[in-house]
Amino acid sequence: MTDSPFIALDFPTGEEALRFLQPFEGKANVKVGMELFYKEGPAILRELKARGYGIFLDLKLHDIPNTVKSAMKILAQYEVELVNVHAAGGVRMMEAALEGLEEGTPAGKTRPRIIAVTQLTSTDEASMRADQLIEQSLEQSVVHYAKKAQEAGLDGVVCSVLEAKMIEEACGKDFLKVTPGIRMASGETHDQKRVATPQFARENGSTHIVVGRAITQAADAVKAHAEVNALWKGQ
Ligand SMILES: O=c1ccn([C@@H]2O[C@H](COP(=O)(O)O)[C@@H](O)[C@H]2O)c(=O)[nH]1
Repeated sequence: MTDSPFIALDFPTGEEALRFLQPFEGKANVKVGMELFYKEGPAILRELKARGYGIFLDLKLHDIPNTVKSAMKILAQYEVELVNVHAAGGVRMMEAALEGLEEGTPAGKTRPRIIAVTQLTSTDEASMRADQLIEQSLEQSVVHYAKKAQEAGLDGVVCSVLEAKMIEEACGKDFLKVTPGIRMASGETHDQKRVATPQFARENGSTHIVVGRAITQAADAVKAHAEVNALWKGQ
């Protein structure tokens, strides 16, 4: 897995996603989320892999440990680079996810890395308090979930850029901090609440960034991707 941005392929069909990707010629990382996976199933993963894309399969599993373990065993067979769960499922659920992934990874293949969503980047402190009845600050909640993910043996977390440095201090540099909610300085924020630019992500502890609409809805997606990548890499 290179550290180039994951392009969020939030498209309703595989045909549209593959058409969008044509000019990238396999030279990008992509994120397949619920919309595309529920429509196309594992076939889209095979197609993307065959074309050379690095894949983050973003299905955010959250269920009882036994169910998550069984599901992860199956996801492991798709040989993607990265998968995820919700940290709110608890330490035992995250341990079970890792067990399933380890058991399901084909012999001789590398286990996909597994990360946990802390607080969605569409959540702010007010909505967290109202919806989840959490009294701590949003940062405390995110760092708490990151520590729990580490305790369960996971490779990292999904968080916003705004918490990445705190997680680095709590969990170390090698612990992944995968950060969606990336916007160019003048970009529209849409439904995201905790946003930051690619250069702010580089300077503040993100290990990987996820970029959707700032690239997929740009008039020239290849140019937008190159701009994001240059800011992210400090070029
Ligand atoms: O906390 C989270 C977890 C996942 N996402 C996903 O990332 C992309 C972001 O898309 P944008 O268009 O760049 O806003 C999207 O697929 C989400 O499902 C997230 O945004 N926040």
